[in-house]
Amino acid sequence: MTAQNSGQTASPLRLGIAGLGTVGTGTVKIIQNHAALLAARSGRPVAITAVSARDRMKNRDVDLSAYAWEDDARALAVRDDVDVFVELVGGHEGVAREAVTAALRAGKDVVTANKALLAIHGQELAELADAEGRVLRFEAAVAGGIPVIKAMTESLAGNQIRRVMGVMNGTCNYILTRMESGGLPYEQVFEEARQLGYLEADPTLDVGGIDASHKLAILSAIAFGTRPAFGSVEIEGIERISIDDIRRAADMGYRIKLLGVAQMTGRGLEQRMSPCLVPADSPLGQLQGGTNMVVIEGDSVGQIVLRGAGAGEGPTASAVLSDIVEIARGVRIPAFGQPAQALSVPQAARTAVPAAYYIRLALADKPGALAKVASVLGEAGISIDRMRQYGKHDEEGVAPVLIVTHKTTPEAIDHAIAALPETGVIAGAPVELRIEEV
Ligand SMILES: NC(=O)C1=CN([C@@H]2O[C@H](COP(=O)(O)OP(=O)(O)OC[C@H]3O[C@@H](n4cnc5c(N)ncnc54)[C@H](O)[C@@H]3O)[C@@H](O)[C@H]2O)C=CC1
Ligand SMILES: N[C@@H](CC=O)C(=O)O
Ligand code: NA
Repeated sequence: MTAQNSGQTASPLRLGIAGLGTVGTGTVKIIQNHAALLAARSGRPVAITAVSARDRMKNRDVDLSAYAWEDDARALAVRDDVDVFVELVGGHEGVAREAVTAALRAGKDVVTANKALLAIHGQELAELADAEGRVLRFEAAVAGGIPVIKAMTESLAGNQIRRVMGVMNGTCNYILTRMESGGLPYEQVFEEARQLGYLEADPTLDVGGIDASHKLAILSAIAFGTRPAFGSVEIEGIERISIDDIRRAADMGYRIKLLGVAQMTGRGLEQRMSPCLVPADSPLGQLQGGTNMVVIEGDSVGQIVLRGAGAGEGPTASAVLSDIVEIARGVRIPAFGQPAQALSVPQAARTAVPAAYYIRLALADKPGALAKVASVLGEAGISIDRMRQYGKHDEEGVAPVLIVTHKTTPEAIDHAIAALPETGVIAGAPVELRIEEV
């Protein structure tokens, strides 16, 4: 083995790590535990020189005594003894944005796990990185430990991508699957997700579909050559999904997933994030716990399915290290796979791609009630594929009815859902969910 590839005598790659929470602590642990392995694979030692977090005195179950401490991440980002600034603080404004910007301007390469920052300010940061000749890497930002950024920017670079789809939020998948399999209440499974380190600092980003949409916007930029634009994703979270829906969907052979889809259409790139039904026996339907799955369809390669841990300390830190080792090796790829100025593919405002839909409603026990529902759907141009009426009526005399439609447009469904309460034969608001073809 030569001195270069043994990694022992070459100059070290010096890291400044800001943020010592779930991901930051995990990153420090890997660097400490795998020093020889990382040096051998990088061709040079990988060394932390300084760290920063909010509370210096906090017990983090990791020895930080060998590293300089900075109270301000922005000061850490521009230190002379830092080659790579590793941002693991989070948030799309304030310290994270300012420190990353300062680091790039100061000639540092940047590694981050911050999908919010990239989805909202990715274009500006990628342009800055290009202008400064620095790299901005973010494998951890999408689907945690799954090497999806690398797959998309490098391994699939020869493909025209047709569709990218997947479950990209560990918290939501954990909640949806544990509620069903464990028969557990929302509050309990939410707390379990917290213990596992899955939650964002603001968990409404998770359950509101926002975190997953940040990830979809990032993937779209790489896959389709569009600018990362979180504002262009049509978003709905899992807040309105009840255990009732999870069970009823299962009765019809489906599972509910918070599913992101990005695909090219004649109107431009459509990006949607919403709770959808997928066949229970499909790979997406089988996905349990905090696991993520990304399905990529390319013109030459066909369909690729990537599956793995999407959140938590070890898997996310593993992805951070993949970026660090690539930088140490001298790999220099534009943030979104091509120069940021070249990202230009137009985005559509709202999805128009037809799909089958699942509708659940509470139907009054009255003669002709079902006929009135069928007539509303018929008037909207929606044809019914399957239907199930539950015989047991509650004390208000209503019983659940489940309908699976043939393919129709989102506009037709909106129209029918708005018209159904006017029939006077249903109680409450009907629930509608898209059935995505997987
Ligand atoms: N937890 C996970 O499974 C994953 C998290 N991420 C992303 O990684 C980043 C970090 O996430 P976590 O480690 O889970 O968060 P965390 O809340 O556990 O840790 C955040 C760290 O940043 C520090 N911090 C907060 N404000 C600061 C400031 N003004 N200056 C310096 N340090 C500050 C905190 O003291 C803490 O050490 C976020 O962008 C998150 O979205 C990405 C993938 C998975
Ligand atoms: N909160 C996120 C963490 C990883 O990105 C999730 O639950 O997936
Ligand atoms: Na990843």
